[in-house]
Amino acid sequence: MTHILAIDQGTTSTRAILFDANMAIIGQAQQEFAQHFPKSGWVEHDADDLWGTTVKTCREVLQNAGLSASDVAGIGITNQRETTIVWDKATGHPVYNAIVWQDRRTSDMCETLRAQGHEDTLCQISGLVVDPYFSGTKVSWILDHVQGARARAENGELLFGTVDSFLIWKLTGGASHVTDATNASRTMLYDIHQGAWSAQACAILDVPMAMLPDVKDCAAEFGQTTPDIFGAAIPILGVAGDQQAATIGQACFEPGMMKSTYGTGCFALLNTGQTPVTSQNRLLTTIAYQLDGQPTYALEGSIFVAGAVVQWLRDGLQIIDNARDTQPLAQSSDPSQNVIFVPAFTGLGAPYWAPDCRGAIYGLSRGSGPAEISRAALESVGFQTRDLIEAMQADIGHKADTVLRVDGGMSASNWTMQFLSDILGAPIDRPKVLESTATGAAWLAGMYAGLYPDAKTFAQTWSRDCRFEPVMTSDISDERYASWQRAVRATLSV
Ligand SMILES: Nc1ncnc2c1ncn2[C@@H]1O[C@H](COP(=O)(O)OP(=O)(O)O)[C@@H](O)[C@H]1O
Ligand SMILES: O=P(O)(O)OC[C@H](O)CO
Repeated sequence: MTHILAIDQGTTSTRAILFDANMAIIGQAQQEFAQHFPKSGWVEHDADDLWGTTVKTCREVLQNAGLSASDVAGIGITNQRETTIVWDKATGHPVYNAIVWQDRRTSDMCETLRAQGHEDTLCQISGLVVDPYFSGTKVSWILDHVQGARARAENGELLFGTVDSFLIWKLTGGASHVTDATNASRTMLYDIHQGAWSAQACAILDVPMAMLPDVKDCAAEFGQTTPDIFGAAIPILGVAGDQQAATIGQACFEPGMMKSTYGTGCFALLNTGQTPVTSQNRLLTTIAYQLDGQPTYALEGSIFVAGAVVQWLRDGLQIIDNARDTQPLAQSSDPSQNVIFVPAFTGLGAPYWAPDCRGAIYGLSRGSGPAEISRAALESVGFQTRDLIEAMQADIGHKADTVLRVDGGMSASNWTMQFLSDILGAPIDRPKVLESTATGAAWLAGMYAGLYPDAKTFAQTWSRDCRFEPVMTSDISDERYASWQRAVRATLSV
């Protein structure tokens, strides 16, 4: 048993990644699934698609590597966070589609919670701001809109889980209803200080506690897969939400270390050690990881649209065929045009938390075309990251003393990473292994299985592919950033 299987159940695809005893990736399989947008601002997944693609990719990666379940010492699961599933305890059938983290349908409910004065209490308990992003209001919405669901949930007939929890339930044939502390910390129902579900938050959000999974450390025994799925039982030994798994995979184990992942959205996490830091600048306090019962906390800035803006250029505007095309277009753009793109397709996340605002492009002239719009789209990712880093620095009272580590699909774009460094006025490190999320999940499982080293030794294996250093003068970068801030203010006022 010399391998670890990581499952990365993301927003747009499910991947299974196989690691050998040296933590090298020896195979991967990936499958996309349908996105459902039933109404403006609503985003759903068919939970059975998440399960089906998980089984298919795991089987495929094992088969292609010529391995069987008995070669696998453990499974590590990492997942899109906050996405909410409610299912029938007796049958395992979801009672409604998975409501995805990007979904804004509970915006009015959040407004009511704020008007009722619950914001401070919920923030003190959960470390989160009141926003439709998190699971709590989504669970409540399902219970209110699926006939009979609330009564059945109160009777203990329905279960709630984030995607990790649902997959573990299915993988273990209904034997384990569990999650880990990082996923729990994204629900708005979990007390991140006490390390337990909060009766007060559940009462405010009207979520019956009987539905909630048991919460475990990130490296623990989450259950065994039933033998029929992969041919033999495999223990599930590691679980973390995908941004936390990337923090682990980037070996940000020391306070002050920071990573930013550029996938569909962008999520920057700053390790703040064993003391939670309450943000004064509308960032989130969250659990970065929990090992041996000890939580390590992080400040998090969450941006809803990063790579998704590139997808929109491809699928919506149709001005590119491939995400990679954005770089040559940006390079060929007219540098004298100050086109600013605020990609608030699903509102704005940190530090604005404006679920109902929508996107805008400013500064267009007759000479503006695909090149200028592509450049503005890539630059929006840099500007949004600067919003987060400025808020983090204000919260901790000084500049972070380590170099920002980047990963995720969009970090492959050298142009974007150079602009990021320019606009932050700080160096950026991109690691050799860009699969930080899967690596984090694999390390948790492999470390628990005794196959992989402890955190300190693992951290020494992190290695840099490239460092981006700022070349733009601070005058220009501050001027560009000021344009961005004006554009955001204008967008928020529409
Ligand atoms: N070379 C590139 N330039 C710009 N954006 C890119 C590039 N490659 C990938 N992307 C963007 O990165 C995202 C995919 O990253 P990934 O980490 O796989 O996302 P997720 O886990 O959210 O599905 C897509 O939104 C895509 O548009
Ligand atoms: O699936 P990703 O990589 O887009 O990540 C989504 C985040 O977990 C949402 O909080």
